[in-house]
Amino acid sequence: MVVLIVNVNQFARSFAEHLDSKDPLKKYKAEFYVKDNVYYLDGNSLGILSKRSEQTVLTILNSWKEYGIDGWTKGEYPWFYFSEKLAEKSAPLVGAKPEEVILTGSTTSNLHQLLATFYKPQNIRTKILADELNFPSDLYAIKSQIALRGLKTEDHLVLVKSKDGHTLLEDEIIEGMKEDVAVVILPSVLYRSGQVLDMKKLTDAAHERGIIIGFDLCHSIGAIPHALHETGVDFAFWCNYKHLNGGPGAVGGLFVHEKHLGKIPGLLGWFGSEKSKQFNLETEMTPSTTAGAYQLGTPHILSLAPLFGSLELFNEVGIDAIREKSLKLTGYMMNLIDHKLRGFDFTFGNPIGESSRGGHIYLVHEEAARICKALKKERVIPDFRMPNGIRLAPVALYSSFTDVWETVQILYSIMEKQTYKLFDNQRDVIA
Ligand SMILES: Cc1ncc(COP(=O)(O)O)c(C=O)c1O
Ligand SMILES: Nc1c(O)cccc1C(=O)C[C@H](N)C(=O)O
Repeated sequence: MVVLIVNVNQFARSFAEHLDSKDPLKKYKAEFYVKDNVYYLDGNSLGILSKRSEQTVLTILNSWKEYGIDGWTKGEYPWFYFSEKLAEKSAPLVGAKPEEVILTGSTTSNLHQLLATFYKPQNIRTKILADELNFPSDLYAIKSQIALRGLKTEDHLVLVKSKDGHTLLEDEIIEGMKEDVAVVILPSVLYRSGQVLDMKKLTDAAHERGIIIGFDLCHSIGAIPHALHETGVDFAFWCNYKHLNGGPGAVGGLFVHEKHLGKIPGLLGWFGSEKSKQFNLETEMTPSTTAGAYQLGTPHILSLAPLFGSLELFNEVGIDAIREKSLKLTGYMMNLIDHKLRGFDFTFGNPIGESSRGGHIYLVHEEAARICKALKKERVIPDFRMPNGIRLAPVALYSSFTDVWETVQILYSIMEKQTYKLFDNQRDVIA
């Protein structure tokens, strides 16, 4: 018997190239406007433009040029049905029935709408349970919804604390689900550390205690699979400009579980009407019986347009294949960092295990702000998050294993030559 001993150096560039050669998704990189020798690792904040999205924007602009007001009902994508059509295309990504989803508003305005509907403080159940690590806009929205009920935010918003400043313990969240809690709002994936929370465990625990639960999917949609319907989550809301590449200010989305459909939303507007009745323009509204009821005014057509191209791409590839590659990319990146950057005082703020690791990694370093600036100078696009975090998101559809390898070499060179010291250790305007 001949034994072949293959000497594979998993830290060599050739190994990255080998991984790329076996990558079933590698052809999709050509669908995006990825610049040569730029390593774009910020798709968890703002995804990049795909050629399909560009095309659907042009087609929809053309329908305006061609049809004027008749574009509402004519052309390849009649505007009147945009939000519902895109909801159908989003449903597989969140594990929902099409009628449980609608594309509308923004993350923050959708949270307002959902709390206006589901937060009904009564008797002793008057509090909202959230966590101190959630994106601040959610906390601002929650506080204003509490204040709108004439209640004090100091007494009615309960924030679960983090022990390590990066992650949450599900059991501690569950401990916070007391009999005075009316609604729980949590992220599915934390925006800084990328920790994935166990939605099923949290939803079951909330429901056993008679509490409504909703999730912010901003950092999970397009990165990890969801099963919102089956899990029984009451509602969810998200943006479409991160992993889903819908463009800056893309219209957001929301989910309302089938068991709540037919309920009258807290905020009403004519686009929430039953579609066949909307243009009767009656003083008494007939709300849609789907999640479409949660819409308010005229949809932002041009900020929905890129999503036709983008969601087509996601549905073609399938979220399971995307998650599989994303985990390989982040796992590979952590391996390389662990090997190459030992001794440079980096720690991982993201969970290491696959089941609780989202679509990005989070490197913690005291000099994080200026390391990010030095990376950008060298054509690596990360983002900095206060106080000391570097988020790096190699994205399944447009990052390669070689991109990850190059990024780690560049990071090593910045640390070794201390070129980060040429910059201030302060954030720029945005990151
Ligand atoms: C988890 C999370 N929630 C909410 C927001 C705010 O969303 P928007 O500006 O789309 O309302 C963001 C990012 O901006 C986010 O990351
Ligand atoms: N929505 C953003 C924007 O309008 C400008 C800059 C960044 C954003 C973001 O989405 C930030 C993002 N929520 C984060 O996870 O930090």
